[in-house]
Amino acid sequence: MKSHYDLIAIGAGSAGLGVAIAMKRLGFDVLIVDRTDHRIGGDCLNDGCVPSKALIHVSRLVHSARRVQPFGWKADGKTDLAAVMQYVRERQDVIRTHENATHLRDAEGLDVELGAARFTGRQEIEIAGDDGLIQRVSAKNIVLCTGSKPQTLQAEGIDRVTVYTNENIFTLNELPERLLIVGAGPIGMEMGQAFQRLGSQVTVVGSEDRIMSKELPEVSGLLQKRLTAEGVAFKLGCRVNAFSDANTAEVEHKDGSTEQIPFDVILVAVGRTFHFDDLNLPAAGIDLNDKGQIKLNDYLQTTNGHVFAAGDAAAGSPAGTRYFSHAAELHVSTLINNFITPGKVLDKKLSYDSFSWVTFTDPEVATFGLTEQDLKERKISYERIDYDFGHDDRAIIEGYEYAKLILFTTPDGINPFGTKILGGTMIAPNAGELSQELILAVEQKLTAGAFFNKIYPYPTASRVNKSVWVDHISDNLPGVAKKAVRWLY
Ligand SMILES: Cc1cc2nc3c(=O)[nH]c(=O)nc-3n(C[C@H](O)[C@H](O)[C@H](O)COP(=O)(O)OP(=O)(O)OC[C@H]3O[C@@H](n4cnc5c(N)ncnc54)[C@H](O)[C@@H]3O)c2cc1C
Ligand SMILES: NC(=O)c1ccc[n+]([C@@H]2O[C@H](COP(=O)([O-])OP(=O)(O)OC[C@H]3O[C@@H](n4cnc5c(N)ncnc54)[C@H](O)[C@@H]3O)[C@@H](O)[C@H]2O)c1
Repeated sequence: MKSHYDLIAIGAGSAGLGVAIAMKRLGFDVLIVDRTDHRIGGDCLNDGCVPSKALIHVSRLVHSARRVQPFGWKADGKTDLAAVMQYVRERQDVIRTHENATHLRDAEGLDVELGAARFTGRQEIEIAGDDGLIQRVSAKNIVLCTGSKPQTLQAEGIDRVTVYTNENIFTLNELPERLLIVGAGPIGMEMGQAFQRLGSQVTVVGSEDRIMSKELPEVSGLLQKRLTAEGVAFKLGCRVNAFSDANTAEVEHKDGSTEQIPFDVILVAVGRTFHFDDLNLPAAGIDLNDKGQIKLNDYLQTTNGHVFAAGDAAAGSPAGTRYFSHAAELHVSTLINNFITPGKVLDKKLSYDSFSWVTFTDPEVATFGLTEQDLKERKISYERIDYDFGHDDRAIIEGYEYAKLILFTTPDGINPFGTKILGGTMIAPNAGELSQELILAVEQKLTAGAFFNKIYPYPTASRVNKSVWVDHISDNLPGVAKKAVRWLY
């Protein structure tokens, strides 16, 4: 390790790996630090996206197998959770072959130090290795990529309970008969459906009146209906008040009544938080905001001009909070643009205006661009288009006529072919893949005409991205335009 670098990334998750590898490839001297070799890859690889999506994959296989019964096939049996988790670990290990210290050193040319980093000055950190050795190192710029932690549940008697979070749920080896999930956000919904499909009886307790409250109410409602049909039980507008013993939660309903819910395993997924104490941020002049997040400006810069944040650690950005691996990717591209462009004039502010996310339930929920709330807050005129998949041939063939696409668009002018998408949501099987064209349209400001004029192979599922416009344009073609066309005919 050198004593000074162009850039140090603290944390080697999605954000740290992204910024360190890109800066190294651009020719800078870069050091990346994480606590252990196994932590490289961060939450995404170790306790987030990768294990959850591998588990979801297996649960989808089990679910599909059960659905063959009407066609003369029979699938029965019980989930061997140890084998499922073995599959999950094997998939993680494949990714680990390129997300480890040796690979980063040999293939990427990065300097990698393993140990806990803490600030000792405005541009200086010390790294405490496992061997007790403490090393000091400085850099022109430091990027904090230290991620987030699961928020804890405050309830009387919680110390009697073995609490699972995303950090240890993937170590389970026996399928819980009764799984209680606290929190009806994306973790609760993805994990809830997966465990229900694998054979657990899942009950979800959510403090809000609806699940996935960051989504449109009709999308939450439809997803809840689908999950209920699969057997997931919901207690919404409720709180877990106390635990009378290690396997019983007392849930309080809105009307003040209480209910005892027995469980074998409890998964807490009530949002994210931060523990910055170890980093000694005051030594570097890095302030927190009143929510305990790192205080940032529009350029992801902390109150110390040489220190920046990316990934979950950038939750305090004025642009808003987004906890996603691809949000880290957006932060990294914003930072790199600003590191390598001369002067402040070309600096890019972080913007989530074309951002998107996908919740990998079945059906998936894909949300992109500006939300209706953003449009209202910014006083942007818009129109809403609701498209039901009821008449889409592919949806009919595969039985997902319940699916929906909701678009927020620029208001129709005299030329409906010129309408642009500002944002939207799709709830459908594979919505994450189906919505990619729409997301590109938001980002590139493509018009309705681009979809209208495209010929989609029949019966691809993505034909809905055209059908929505065919219906909308035919319904809204101005009378004068119809008259003119008829006159020309
Ligand atoms: C169950 C679950 C499922 C998810 N699914 C998805 C998904 O499908 N798609 C998606 O986009 N996002 C998903 N996410 C979110 C995604 O995992 C996170 O947004 C992303 O991993 C954040 O990356 P990061 O680099 O900011 O932080 P992390 O990946 O948490 O990395 C931070 C790293 O910093 C290290 N570190 C912290 N402090 C120090 C220190 N003092 N010294 C040295 N090292 C330190 C840690 O060891 C860690 O490795 C999911 C999250 C969860 C919990
Ligand atoms: N597919 C994906 O991209 C994906 C999947 C999983 C997680 N994530 C990311 O991880 C982050 C964390 O997920 P999450 O589901 O923990 O958080 P979340 O904040 O999105 O949802 C937590 C839910 O728990 C509720 N809640 C809070 N306290 C509660 C309490 N005491 N009792 C009952 N309910 C309570 C909240 O009202 C909220 O609805 C998300 O913000 C998301 O960005 C992404």
